[in-house]
This record gives sequence, C-alpha cells and structure tokens, in this order.
Amino acid sequence: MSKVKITIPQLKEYKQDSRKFTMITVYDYPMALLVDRSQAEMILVGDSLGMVVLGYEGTVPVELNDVIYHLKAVTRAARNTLVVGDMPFMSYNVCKEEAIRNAGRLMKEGGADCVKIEGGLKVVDTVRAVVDAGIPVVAHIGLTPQTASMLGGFKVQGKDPQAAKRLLEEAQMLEEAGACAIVLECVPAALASLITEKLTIPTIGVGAGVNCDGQNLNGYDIIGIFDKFVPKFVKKYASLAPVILDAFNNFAEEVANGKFPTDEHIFNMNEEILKKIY
Ligand SMILES: Nc1nc(=O)c2c([nH]1)NC[C@@H]1CN(c3ccc(C(=O)N[C@@H](CCC(=O)O)C(=O)O)cc3)CN21
Ligand SMILES: CC(C)C(=O)C(=O)O
Ligand SMILES: [Mg+2]
Repeated sequence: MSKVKITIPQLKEYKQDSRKFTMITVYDYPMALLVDRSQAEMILVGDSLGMVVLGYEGTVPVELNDVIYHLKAVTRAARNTLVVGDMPFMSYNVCKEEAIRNAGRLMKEGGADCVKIEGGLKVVDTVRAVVDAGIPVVAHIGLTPQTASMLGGFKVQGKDPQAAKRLLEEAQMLEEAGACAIVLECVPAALASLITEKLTIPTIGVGAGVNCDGQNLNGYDIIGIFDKFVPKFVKKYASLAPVILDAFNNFAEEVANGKFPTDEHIFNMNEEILKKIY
C-alpha cells in the first residue's frame, strides 16, 4: 500500500465527494511512524500533549516550544501524513502579529503543514491574518480546552438554542476568514451535522457525531494507554495499558529472580582476552 500525503485543497474535495477522512492525535516518533503506516490521512500534534505526555491537568501550561519539540519528532516520522500543529494558549491571543510569527514557527521549525487555532468570533480576525500570511489554518470550536475555565470545565457545548446558533455563525465566519477545515469538539451530533451541511470547508468531529466530514481521536485513547480519564466520545480500539503493565511486571519479576538476562541477551568475550586482564 503506497500512501500519498493528502493536500490542503484535497480536504475540500473529500467533502465534495462525501469521502470521510481520519485525523489521529499523536506526539512522538514511534506513534507517528504507526499512524504514517496506517490509512489515516492526518496527524494532530495537539496541545493535549500537556495532559497526555506531560501530566498537566489542562492544556493552559503548554508552551509553543513544547509543541515545536513534539512536532519535530512527529514530522521526522510522518512523511505521508498531513501534520497539523496546535497553537497553544497565548501563542495567538495577544495580537495578530504574534499569532503569525508563532504559526510560522510551527511551520518552519516544527515542520507542520498547517496550524490549528481554538475559538470563535474572537479569533476570526486572527485566523484571517494567519491565512493571509500564507499559513493554512484549521479552526476549532465547541469545547475549546484552552478556555475551559470560562466554559465551566470540559463540557459539551451548544446545547441551548442561543449557543447552538452562535456556534453555527462562528463556523461560518471562520470559513469566510479562510480556515481550511474546522474541528467541532464536544457538540451535539445534530448540531455538528447542520454545521457540516452549511459549510463548504470540511468539519472534523471529536465527540460530534458521524455526520462530520472527518473524525479525530487521540491516538493514546484509541489504543488505551492513557486512562487517567476517558471522554464519553472515545472508542478504545485496543486496551494496551494492561498488556504493557504485564510486560513491565514480567520483566521486573525475571530481574528479581535472576531469570533475565539469559545467554540470548548477552555479549560474549573471547576467553584469551579475559585472561589478560586477570
Ligand atoms: N487523552 C485526551 N483525549 C482527549 O480527547 C482530549 C485530551 N486528552 N485533552 C484535551 C481535550 C480534553 N478533552 C476532554 C476531556 C474530558 C471530557 C469529559 O470528561 N467530558 C464529559 C462530558 C461532560 C458533559 O456531559 O458535558 C464526558 O463524560 O465525556 C471531554 C473532553 C478532549 N481532549
Ligand atoms: C482535542 C483535539 C482536537 C485537540 O485540540 C488536542 O488534542 O489538542
Ligand atoms: Mg488542542
């Protein structure tokens, strides 16, 4: 199977052809190698790395340099997968100039193919400015973890009529501002379906139902190695945590009782050489 990297314009063609695409969130070289070998079209190097690989409670502490560091690892592996670099909190919120400069760093230093920016109305002009600078932008509305404190936590968004209407309007404004795709996170399936229908750019759902043009899940959730919390929208396709724990315990057990290492896993030395040092 030869996989060819999907292009930004092709994302729209996928939507026009009702062809679904997959984005998997990963942050390191071995995981990116596996995604690259899979059918998945896209990788997100998400600021969720703060929670999944750095152990923070949220995504707010994540620095631009953290995302660049992980992007570098991922883009060394992902030669045939489109890589989205997530703009962390405060890397685009102060002013448009800073947003452009920081988005540029994700592309130039991290090797990202495009960037992702959280927010609705308030980031429309920023999205336009970054796109005008020649950087493709994926928008992100609904549950926006960087501003979770203002949303009252990691909660489903757009449940009442005003909030639902606002999300639709924001999606349309972000499309108009030039976003090449939009992530809908934790929004009711029927609303995500309506937004998908009204937009010409593809929607990427994460907890947003089957009618989105693309789907995103976290790679560490999919294989069940991150189990600190598991959002309702996650489907675990494998449960590796117990498998890994078992392997670690078997190793430690064999070390404790002297069964590891055996001849198979050691390096031998010529007897004559050994005699010379006695
Ligand atoms: N490993 C991982 N997977 C993710 O999907 C993910 C992250 N980390 N970090 C960044 C955000 C945070 N996300 C989350 C985290 C928790 C819930 C959660 O617990 N939601 C409740 C629903 C609450 C409600 O009903 O309003 C749930 O039960 O799923 C949802 C999304 C999604 N993202
Ligand atoms: C939840 C996804 C869309 C994300 O932004 C991340 O993983 O950082
Ligand atoms: Mg994110």
